[in-house]
Amino acid sequence: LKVSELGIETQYPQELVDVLSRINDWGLDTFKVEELSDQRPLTAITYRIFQERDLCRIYSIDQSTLLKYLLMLEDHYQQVPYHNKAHGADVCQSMHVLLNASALDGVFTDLEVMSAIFASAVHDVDHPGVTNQFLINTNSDLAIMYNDESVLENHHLAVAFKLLQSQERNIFANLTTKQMKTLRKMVIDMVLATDMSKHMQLLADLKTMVESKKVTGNNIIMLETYDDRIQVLQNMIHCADLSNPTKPLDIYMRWIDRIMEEFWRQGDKERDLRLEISPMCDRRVASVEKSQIGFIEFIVHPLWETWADLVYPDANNILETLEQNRDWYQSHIEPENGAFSS
Ligand SMILES: COc1ccc(/C=N/OC[C@H](O)CN2C[C@@H](C)O[C@@H](C)C2)cc1OC1CCCC1
Ligand SMILES: [Mg+2]
Ligand SMILES: [Zn+2]
Repeated sequence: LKVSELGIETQYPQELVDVLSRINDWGLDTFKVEELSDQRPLTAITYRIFQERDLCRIYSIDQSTLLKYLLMLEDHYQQVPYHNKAHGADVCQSMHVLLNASALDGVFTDLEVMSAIFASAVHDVDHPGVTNQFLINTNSDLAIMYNDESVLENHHLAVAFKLLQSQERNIFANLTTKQMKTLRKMVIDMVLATDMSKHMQLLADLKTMVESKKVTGNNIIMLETYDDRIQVLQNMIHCADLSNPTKPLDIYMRWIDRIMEEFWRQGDKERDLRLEISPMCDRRVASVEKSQIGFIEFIVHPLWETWADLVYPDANNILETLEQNRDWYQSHIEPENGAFSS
């Protein structure tokens, strides 16, 4: 990658080129990209991935149109502690790495790959930093608009596709009608699958797929139907979305700081509104480490263990890091606050 190919202006061009050289690695430091890109992590990372996968050539995407869309998309991520443009960038880059699993070599078409990268980049756009339940409980305009069903995820999709409607930002202008129809359906199916309320069903279906896994001679997964293909992509974006505990511990800890601040601000709003404070959202009775251990035990590890089975042995190192991080927190439980510590 050359400085001239960064796509964005920065005072640290060479350092940014160096950090982005890890675009295909699981440990890429999204926070470093955020700092070195002058607060443009989503544009810098997504633009780099489109280049890496030659998507502009394959789909005749004008580079300045892509940059205009990405900058506009990035500006529509809200300045909330966690669900901001850095999270969007991180999930996009994590998805890019997961797509490179050798068990999936040649499995997905270029269109499916571009759909997955695009879905990841847009998947939390305009997130207000509160949960679906909070939006429902407070009778928000969004909950009214989407009838309490996957309220945030429907909104992220609507915003993402509305931004495409101007001719100067329509990166898919040169797709055929049929390609656009397919891309739109897959992006909708993937972003809707990031609604945490779908987690148990997604995981159950993934386990069924793993039990009946069909592979070719050189251990490549065979996915014959749309339902099978989209199910793998839905679990992939869900894994990418819940990948913080699988990253190097120092990076994981910085994501924890951000999600807790976002949860606590929601708790502050609930307290002011005299609503019941949601689980883990009360900054006055926080047990950050215990919450993470529960999050890993009940949600993140079961998901990643199943994913690691599906793409065995490609995700073994990721699962290993997750288990090391879990063990680290197990052995560093902070003493109970107050006199009743056991
Ligand atoms: C790095 O840690 C995290 C990284 C991402 C997330 C993402 N959460 O999902 C987004 C929505 O909020 C959906 N709900 C999830 C549910 C488990 O709870 C609800 C209050 C909200 C949570 C993390 O830790 C959390 C869970 C345990 C300590 C705080
Ligand atoms: Mg989301
Ligand atoms: Zn997300």
